[in-house]
Amino acid sequence: MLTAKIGKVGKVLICGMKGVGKTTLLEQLIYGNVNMDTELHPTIEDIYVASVDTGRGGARETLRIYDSAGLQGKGQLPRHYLYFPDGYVLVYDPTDPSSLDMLADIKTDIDRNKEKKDNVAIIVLANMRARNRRDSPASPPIQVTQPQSQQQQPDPVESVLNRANSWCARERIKHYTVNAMERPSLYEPFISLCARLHPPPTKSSFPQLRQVMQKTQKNDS
Ligand SMILES: Nc1nc2c(ncn2[C@@H]2O[C@H](COP(=O)(O)OP(=O)(O)OP(=O)(O)O)[C@@H](O)[C@H]2O)c(=O)[nH]1
Repeated sequence: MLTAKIGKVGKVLICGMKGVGKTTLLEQLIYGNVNMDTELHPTIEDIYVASVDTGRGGARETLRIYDSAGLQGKGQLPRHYLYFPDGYVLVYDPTDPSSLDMLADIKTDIDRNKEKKDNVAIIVLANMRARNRRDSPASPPIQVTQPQSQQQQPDPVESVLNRANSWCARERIKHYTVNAMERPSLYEPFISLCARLHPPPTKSSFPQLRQVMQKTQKNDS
């Protein structure tokens, strides 16, 4: 008799403003085939399945990742996205502060519907978009020396990242800076999200209960 056990599949939705790089991140994470010249089209909806090694004794866990259409205007997710996911990956582009503001709206929406599904895991990714080589020549042809008052202006990307850090700390969600062009930068957020969605089975401290559980497992197999 075939007794293969199918483990729980973690369902994750990746969402955020239109064009922040959601599909690029997923294509890079799963296939590793994205470069500066890759052309991607706006998403309607796609599903990716990832088999993740969370480093717990070699067993692999499965994530089903739903890539959603980027949002515009008010950050309101289509209603069905509030019910099925076990986890959310919220993505923004630190060069566009409004893409971070939108995540706050999305998070509020998720929280409002939490009673329908408890224990939802959320992470936030800042996609540090490496600029296209065509956009940024190695050394600009004309060097402009800025007046001192301008030099002291805080870096706008840095201040968006700081704002994101404070918001994530308040909301108790993990904030990662990643770069869609650097695959290794994507591993940690997805591995830790996967580990949260697949917690190790808890060992009972009651020996009798443990024996009953072991017996049941034997009978199942
Ligand atoms: N240079 C550069 N381009 C990027 C990066 N990430 C995304 N892009 C480009 O930005 C555009 C939009 O990227 P997508 O991954 O399609 O963005 P998305 O958030 O999935 O877009 P929607 O599906 O429309 O919401 C594409 O042309 C990508 O090639 C990056 O890190 N660097």
